Order: sequence, then C-alpha cells, then structure tokens
Amino acid sequence: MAAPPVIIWENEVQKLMSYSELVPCLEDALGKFSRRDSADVIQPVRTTVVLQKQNGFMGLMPTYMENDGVLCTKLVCFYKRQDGSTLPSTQATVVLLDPEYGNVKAVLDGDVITDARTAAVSAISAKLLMRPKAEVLAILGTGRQALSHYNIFNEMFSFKEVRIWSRTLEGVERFRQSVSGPLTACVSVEEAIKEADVIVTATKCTEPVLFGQWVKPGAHVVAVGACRPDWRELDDVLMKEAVVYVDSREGAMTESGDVILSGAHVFAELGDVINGTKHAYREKTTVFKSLGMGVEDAATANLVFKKWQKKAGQL
Ligand SMILES: NC(=O)C1=CN([C@@H]2O[C@H](COP(=O)(O)OP(=O)(O)OC[C@H]3O[C@@H](n4cnc5c(N)ncnc54)[C@H](O)[C@@H]3O)[C@@H](O)[C@H]2O)C=CC1
Ligand SMILES: O=C(O)C1=NCCCC1
Repeated sequence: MAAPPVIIWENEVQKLMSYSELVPCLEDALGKFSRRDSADVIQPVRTTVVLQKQNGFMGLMPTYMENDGVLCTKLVCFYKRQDGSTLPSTQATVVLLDPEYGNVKAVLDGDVITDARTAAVSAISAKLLMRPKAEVLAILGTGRQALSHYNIFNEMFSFKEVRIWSRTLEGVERFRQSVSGPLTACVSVEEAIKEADVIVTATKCTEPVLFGQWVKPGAHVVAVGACRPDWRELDDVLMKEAVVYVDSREGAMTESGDVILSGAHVFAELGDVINGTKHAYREKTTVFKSLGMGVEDAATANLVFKKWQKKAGQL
C-alpha cells in the first residue's frame, strides 16, 4: 500500500521556489519538449472543458517525462470574470504521481507554480529574443501574471525603465503597492509601449489591446493572455510583421486566437531555439505567444517536490 500523498501548499511552494533554479530547469524542459522524443516528454495538447454556467474553462494538462521519472497533471480552471468580481480568475492544482505504482505522491498548490513558471518561460524568451541592450520594459495588465513577470524580469535583467498600464487606476495602485522596484504608470497602452524594447501582455482581454503600428521595430513581445482560439491580445499587423515563436506548435494551432485568426506563420518553438535548430532573430520584431504547457508544470512541481523531500529528510 502506497503512502498517502503529501500536500504542499501556497506558502511552502513559494518558499521552495527560486527563479535561479527554475530558469535552467525550464530551459531543459522546453528543449526536451521540442525534440519530440517520447522517452523525454509525452504531453498532449490541453483538454479543455467549457464551464458554460460559470463563464469559464477547466483545463487538464497531463505530462509524462519517462527519462526523468516524472508523471504529472495540472488541473486549472480559468474564467472570464465580470469587472469588479472578487473571485479568482485562475485556480490551479498540480498532482505528481509515481509512474511505477500509479499512486499520487504529492498535491501542490498550482497558482504559485503557474505564476512562476509562466513568467520564467517568458523571461527565457526575452533572454533569447530581445535586443542585447534592451532598456525599456512595458507590462500591460496588473494582475497575478503581470506581478510575477515584473518580479522575474527585474531579477534577471537590468531595465532602465519599467512601465505598467492597466484599464483601471485601482489596478495600477494595487500593483504599485505590491512591488518595491521602479515603476512608471501610464495612462494608455500607446504611452506605455512607445519605444519599449520588451512588451509583456498579461491581460484577460478577448480583443486586441496591442497594435503593431505602435510597436518599436525590433521589440520583443511576450503575449501571455488570450489562451482561447477566439480571444486576442495582439492585432493582425503585429502578428504578421513579427517573427512568431510559441511554446508548442500544436497548442498554438489549437488554442491561440492570435495565431489562428491572424493566419500568422509560426516560425519556431522556444525549445527549437534552445536546441539550436532554429534561429533567434533578436534584431527583428519578435512575438513569443505563450499558452502554458504541462511539461513546464511537471518540471517545476518536480523541482519543488525534490526540495521539499530534501528539507523533510526524505532524500
Ligand atoms: N500563458 C500562460 O501560460 C498563462 C496564461 N494565463 C493568462 O494570462 C492572463 C492574465 O492572467 P492573470 O494575471 O492570472 O489574471 P488576473 O485576473 O490576475 O489579471 C488580469 C488583468 O487583465 C486586465 N484586464 C481584464 N480585462 C481586460 C481588457 N478587456 N482589456 C485590458 N485589460 C484587461 C485586468 O484589469 C487585470 O489587470 C489571462 O488571460 C490568463 O488566462 C494565465 C496563466 C498561465
Ligand atoms: O498554462 C496554464 O496554466 C494556463 N494557460 C492558459 C489559461 C490559464 C492557465
């Protein structure tokens, strides 16, 4: 009889997580994913169930990394909330299993993992695709993803200016109070992204918020929101003029409204660039369309669980 699963919740996951360990761990996972070797990674495209009544979705994200002995699935619900709603817009739980026995070893809070791994993968895209002398970072949105992106981008890079834009003044104020570093609040998207070298879109919008005509040539855009086939954050001009990178080709062709509806060509996966099989066009305008992958959650949860085991004297 297998031991019952351990539960590792929000505060503990936060304590065990460090970006300096997470970034190389995710670079390794992205590279393995793009090699498409089933002994490295099996990760089907996310299965999504529509929650009609609640105006949301439940995503199931299973992954098996045979060579690493990691079997995992994330369950994530995400919603289109009304303005002013106090309910969470995303809720996730990560389950780690023993591939031999099939029992659940650990259940981890998935919100911290989702925030951290999404921002870390975005930072990897910037490391690979932004101009070497990038000075201005603009973040659109002031929610959870905006915050984790602010934190890791400031930890990994030295931007001279970080700008933030939100639809509401309250959003900007709340954001300002939750960070300690530099911040310029902007009243419009156009003002925020003018001459910006790196732009992160982390909004819940379903129509384009970022327009190619405003984007500085050579900028790197990290598009984190719009994870449904009929949702957009970026307009057709930007999608068609930029060199487009994604986390998963299959995922992008199934879930990304920005890719599907614009008809833009997907040049490469981030893992292809890591593996050296596709070029990083730093000098051109680039878009990294992030949708989130199970392998990112599996690698992150495994990292956290190993640290938990070490701390508990089990390793
Ligand atoms: N690519 C990935 O791996 C992941 C993507 N996401 C997606 O990232 C996006 C942001 O997620 P969170 O920060 O967790 O959400 P959140 O609810 O914490 O923040 C959402 C932000 O979007 C803004 N917003 C809402 N509607 C808008 C509109 N019509 N125009 C402009 N701004 C608007 C809100 O004011 C807020 O600042 C969501 O679309 C979410 O589904 C979330 C997790 C992982
Ligand atoms: O990868 C994830 O986790 C998510 N992706 C898109 C929407 C919410 C969660």
